[in-house]
Amino acid sequence: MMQQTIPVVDLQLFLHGDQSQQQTFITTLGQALETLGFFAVVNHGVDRDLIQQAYQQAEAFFQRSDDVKLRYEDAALNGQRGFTRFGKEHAKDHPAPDLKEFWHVGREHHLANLDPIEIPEFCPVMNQLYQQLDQCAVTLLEACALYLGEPRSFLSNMTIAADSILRIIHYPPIPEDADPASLRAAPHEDINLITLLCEATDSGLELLQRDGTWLAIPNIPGQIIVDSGDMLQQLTNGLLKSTTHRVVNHGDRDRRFSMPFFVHPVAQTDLTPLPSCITKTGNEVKFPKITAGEYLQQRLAEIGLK
Ligand SMILES: O=C(O)CCC(=O)C(=O)O
Ligand SMILES: [Fe+2]
Repeated sequence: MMQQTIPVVDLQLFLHGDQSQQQTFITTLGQALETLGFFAVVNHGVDRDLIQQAYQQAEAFFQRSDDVKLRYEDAALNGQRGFTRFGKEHAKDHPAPDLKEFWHVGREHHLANLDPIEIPEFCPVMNQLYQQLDQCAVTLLEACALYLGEPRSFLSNMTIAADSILRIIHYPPIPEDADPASLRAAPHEDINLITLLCEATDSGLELLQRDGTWLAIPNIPGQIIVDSGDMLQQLTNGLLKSTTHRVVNHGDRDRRFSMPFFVHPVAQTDLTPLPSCITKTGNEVKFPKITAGEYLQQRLAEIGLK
């Protein structure tokens, strides 16, 4: 079996291991986010059959005609729910659009989700996956808070009832006439606290190392890939890194599906760098005072989703 290139942690050891196994989990996770901004998690508690069912639903939807798909693209929703067409989103400071189309599922009580009536099982499957990923994220954020020396629920509490987003992405076979500057996903950092990437249907994900070279993250069944985003970097004064990553075209003609779950804090969350993290990062405040809501609005405008 292919070897993972980033640290791997076992969530069951955090939940049910002895004290030293729990501590090892916390330290491995924290150090991975400090150095790489990425780790992989096994025994994550998200039903693997459900992940596969979600990919089947995704395939059923994305193979419909543009005519059908565009019924679920509502400009008034700013891309926060439903469909976003191929070639709309581009990475910050990268003018060529990404070679992908996607669908967003959010928390229902914030803003109603769209329901593609042509695919009756789509919503029930995606809603169930959303809940399981949300639960997994709570546990990972608990470990992260303990690593930072904060109360266990310090970070996870920020995400309760927040509008975390499940993004179901379809990267079609690379079109012959694609802009040569376009990648499946151009180099970018995630905006939110952490992202959970369900095992994708193909490889292609890479992270940018500090020496300027790209590290491929293999796609290994049973693993969820987790990365820290800009909001966690801002809150920890840069202690935990938001690492640049991309999805390369691979030169093949295959389609690829992936499902990142972007974990967000509620809008009023204060993301001013934590004093304990300022101390650990050389006593210099590197990020401004800002709330999560203000931060998100600035960033969505930069990637063409607002
Ligand atoms: O498709 C992937 O594996 C990663 C996608 C990603 O990084 C993103 O949508 O932010
Ligand atoms: Fe990303």
